[in-house]
Amino acid sequence: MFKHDESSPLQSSRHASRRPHRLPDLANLPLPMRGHLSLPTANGRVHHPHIRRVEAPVPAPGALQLLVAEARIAELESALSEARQAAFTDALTGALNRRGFDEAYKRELARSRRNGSQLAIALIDVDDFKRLNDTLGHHMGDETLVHLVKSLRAALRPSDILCRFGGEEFVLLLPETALDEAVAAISRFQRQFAASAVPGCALAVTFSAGVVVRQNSESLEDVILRADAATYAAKRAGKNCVISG
Ligand SMILES: Nc1nc2c(ncn2[C@@H]2O[C@H](COP(=O)(O)OP(=O)(O)OP(=O)(O)O)[C@@H](O)[C@H]2O)c(=O)[nH]1
Repeated sequence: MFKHDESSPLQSSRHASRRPHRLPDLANLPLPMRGHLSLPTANGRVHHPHIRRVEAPVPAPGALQLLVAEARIAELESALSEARQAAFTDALTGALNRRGFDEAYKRELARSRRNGSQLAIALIDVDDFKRLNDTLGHHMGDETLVHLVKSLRAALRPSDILCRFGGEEFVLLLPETALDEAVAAISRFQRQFAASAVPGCALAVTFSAGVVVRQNSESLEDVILRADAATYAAKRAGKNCVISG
């Protein structure tokens, strides 16, 4: 650490340039300066003769180790949280992936049991997605999925949970929601979505949905099978509709 010393017996190089050079008398220098003196160079200039070294306060060794350890822990916690986020999230859309869904389902099932509340599940499947990909390209297909997720998020309650089950198929968990309420919510969104264009997409995009409410002691597999059967019925009924199971 260096600081300016006004009381230095040495002249600054600015002053030195106006006066004849004179080597400082080392014996008259304060002790801390003696080891750090710059002697004149070949062109006669003295570099930084007015600077002297002072010691910065050094933290106790234990305190320093604690600071380093705390910084490292914060770094690891942040990396862990990012890794968790990546492990539970679909990279394309930002919706939960299957693993994220399983976690969320366990949590919501426990809450539903605790509160005696209904847990509705909706399966959403984009219509004629293969044709969209084939006509407009895979990139437009990806953009459509991203837009669907964004629109669903904007339309749903913050407590609703959205998961990409695979391909163009999504599952929604609607906590504390009865069947008729869930059907009404998904139908409302369906009308909005079908009426609005996907940005940059020349084709109209619709989806079919199957909605169920979990029955007492029904396994996740069975709930999904019922929702899947309802979605299949919606496809058979001409697509762009919601069927409850
Ligand atoms: N762009 C894009 N396409 C995907 C992705 N995942 C799956 N697909 C495509 O989605 C298409 C799904 O096709 P199908 O299962 O026949 O379904 P569909 O064409 O929507 O037909 P219906 O369900 O009967 O309306 C396939 O062509 C898959 O390749 C993805 O992440 N991005």
